[in-house]
Amino acid sequence: GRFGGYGGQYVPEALMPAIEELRDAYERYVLENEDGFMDELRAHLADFGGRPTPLQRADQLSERYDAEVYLKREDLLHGGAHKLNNALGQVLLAKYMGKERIIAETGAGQHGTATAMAAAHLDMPAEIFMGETDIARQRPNVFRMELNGATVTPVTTGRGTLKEAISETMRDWAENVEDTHYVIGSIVGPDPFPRMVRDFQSVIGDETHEQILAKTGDTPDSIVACAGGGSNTMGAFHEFRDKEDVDLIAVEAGGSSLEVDEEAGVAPNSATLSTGEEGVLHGARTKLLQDEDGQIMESHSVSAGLDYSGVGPELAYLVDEGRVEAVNVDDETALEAFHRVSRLEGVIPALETAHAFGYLEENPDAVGDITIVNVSGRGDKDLESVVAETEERDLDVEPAS
Ligand SMILES: C[C@@H](c1c[nH]c2ccccc12)[C@H](N)C(=O)O
Repeated sequence: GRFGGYGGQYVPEALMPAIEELRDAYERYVLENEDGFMDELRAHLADFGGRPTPLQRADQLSERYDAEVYLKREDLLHGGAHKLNNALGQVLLAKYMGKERIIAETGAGQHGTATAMAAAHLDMPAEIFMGETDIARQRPNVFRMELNGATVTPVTTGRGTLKEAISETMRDWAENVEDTHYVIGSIVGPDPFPRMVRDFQSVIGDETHEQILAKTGDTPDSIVACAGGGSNTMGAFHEFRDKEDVDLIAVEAGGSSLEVDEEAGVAPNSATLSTGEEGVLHGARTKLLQDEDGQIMESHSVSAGLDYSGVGPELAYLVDEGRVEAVNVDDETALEAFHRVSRLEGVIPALETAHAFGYLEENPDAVGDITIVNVSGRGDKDLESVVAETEERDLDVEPAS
């Protein structure tokens, strides 16, 4: 499970038995479809999740950019984001492994809510670890997790955000590996997590390939996806990775600036692929926002879902190989794109996804004739914060009615 020099299993010895058991189960059930595991997963994704999601032509954006712009509508998946593809896969795998308890981390709350929904659907008890800082600023998602029957456990170490939540969940897993499976929220962590989460999300790209061929008789010229941990990114890209004539563009959060404050150890962005350095975090060697002493820096983004100091090791590898182009747009570009797509297309994108649309607006010539944007989630969760941010800033948006 290495991606060039990235990836690996940098974990305490105590975690190795759990990791070996998971790798074995992943290879048997996911890669070899033992006991019809993948057939059952596809049935749940269809009947409970609502797959396949549409590939919709964006008529107004196509006119605006003089291209054929298509939207892969993961915002229409049950729960409002691509997250369920991975959560359903991992909870079902836990059942096949004979586990009785599900744990997961969350920061913005999207992965936590997807895991709580999947666990309720598959009748498994779930405990979600969430930083106390995030619990305070993501109340609606805390209610959703509890409504789906999950226990939300506050994490009070460090800054009380995603990074600490992941570490705390890994600690619980090491102590309860007999009956517990850890459903990780992105293509991060020790092998096999990055490969497994990528494979669960790759249904996005598989469907997209079939749909674009049916609609245009062609493969796309460019695929654009936002990148936080990178799960929706790799999910959209994986099917096309060996088709060299398809450009793969990962859009990170440029936050308020790419300049870091070494003293405070704060990066006012989450542009890890563009500005990070190699390091080990959460069990994998990858790229990280770190200061000159190698201390991991706090990240920032107007969108909570992209706010992470690390990134998936496979994405770091593909960027170093030149197969994926890493770009970024700042908070204001994303906020303006949020308004523009809502008004022009009648689709309110997640603020994370708005970064991908922001890139398109700033670089209409950088994308090919057939361009696909992975709409990783819907923006209902962001309405409050976008209204507040829009009032505070001098944004270039059409006045609301
Ligand atoms: C994107 C997702 C997430 C959940 N777990 C992650 C681990 C690494 C990177 C991102 C994530 C989101 N931040 C969340 O809190 O649900």
